[in-house]
Amino acid sequence: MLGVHLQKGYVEPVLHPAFAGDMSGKSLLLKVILLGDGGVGKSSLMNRYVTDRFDSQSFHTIGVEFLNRDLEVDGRLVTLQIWDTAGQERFKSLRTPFYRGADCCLLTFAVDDLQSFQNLGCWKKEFMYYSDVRDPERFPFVVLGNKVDKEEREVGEDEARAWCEENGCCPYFETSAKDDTNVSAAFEAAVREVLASEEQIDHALLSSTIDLHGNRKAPRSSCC
Ligand SMILES: Nc1nc2c(ncn2[C@@H]2O[C@H](COP(=O)(O)OP(=O)(O)OP(=O)(O)O)[C@@H](O)[C@H]2O)c(=O)[nH]1
Ligand SMILES: [Mg+2]
Repeated sequence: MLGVHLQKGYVEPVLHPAFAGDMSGKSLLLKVILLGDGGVGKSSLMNRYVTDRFDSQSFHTIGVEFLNRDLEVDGRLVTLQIWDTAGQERFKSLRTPFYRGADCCLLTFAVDDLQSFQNLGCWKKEFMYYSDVRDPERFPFVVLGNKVDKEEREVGEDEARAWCEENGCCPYFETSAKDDTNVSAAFEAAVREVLASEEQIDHALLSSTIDLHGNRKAPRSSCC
C-alpha cells in the first residue's frame, strides 16, 4: 500500500467510467461493489480494509456508502473505490441505482449463516440485472465467506468453492473483518480480476484488428 486516501460519501447515482486515470494518467480508478445479505459484514470488511478498524456494534447500512483506498497491485497504481451497499431487502431501491459502472462485484456471505450463502445466486442476478455490464460473460466477481473467526459454521469451504466453480469460477476468500483475515488479499484479488478481464478485452480487440487486416489482404491476394 502506498498510502490511504480516505473519502467517504453518500452520493448520487452516476455513470462511472471503467477506467478513469488521475491527472497524471498513472492511477486507475476502479469501482468495486460489496453485495450480500444484511449483517454478513460488508461494512465491516470495507472499514477494516480502509481504516483498519472493527466495530462489533455496527449499524445496518441504509442505501450506499463508499470509501477510497490507494494501493499498488503488480506494479499498477490503483485507487480502489469501494461501494458498500445495504443488504436488507427493504433498501433494494436505494442500492440498485449504484450498480452501474462497477468494475468488480464482491459477493459476500457469512460462513455461520447458510441462508446468506444460499442467497448468493440472487445477489449475482440482481447485480447483472441492474448493472447493465458490457460483457456479462467476462464480468469479474469475487466471493467472500466472512466471519471465519466464528467457531460454529453453517457453510464449509469446499461447498463455497464448489459454488464458485459452478457459477463462473470466481476466486473465493475466507475472511474475517474482526481478525483481519484475508481482507487485503480479497480486495487485491478484485483488482487483479479487473486488470485480467481488461487485458482479455484488449487482446480480443487486438485479435479482431488483426483479423480485419487479414480480411482486407485475402481478396487482394486472390485477385492477383
Ligand atoms: N465475528 C465476526 N463478526 C463480524 C465480522 N464482520 C462483521 N461482523 C459483525 O456482524 C455484524 C454485521 O456487520 P455489518 O458489517 O454491519 O454487516 P453488513 O453486511 O454491512 O450489513 P448491512 O449493512 O445491513 O447490509 C456486526 O455486529 C459486526 O460487528 C467478522 O468477520 N467476524
Ligand atoms: Mg452495512
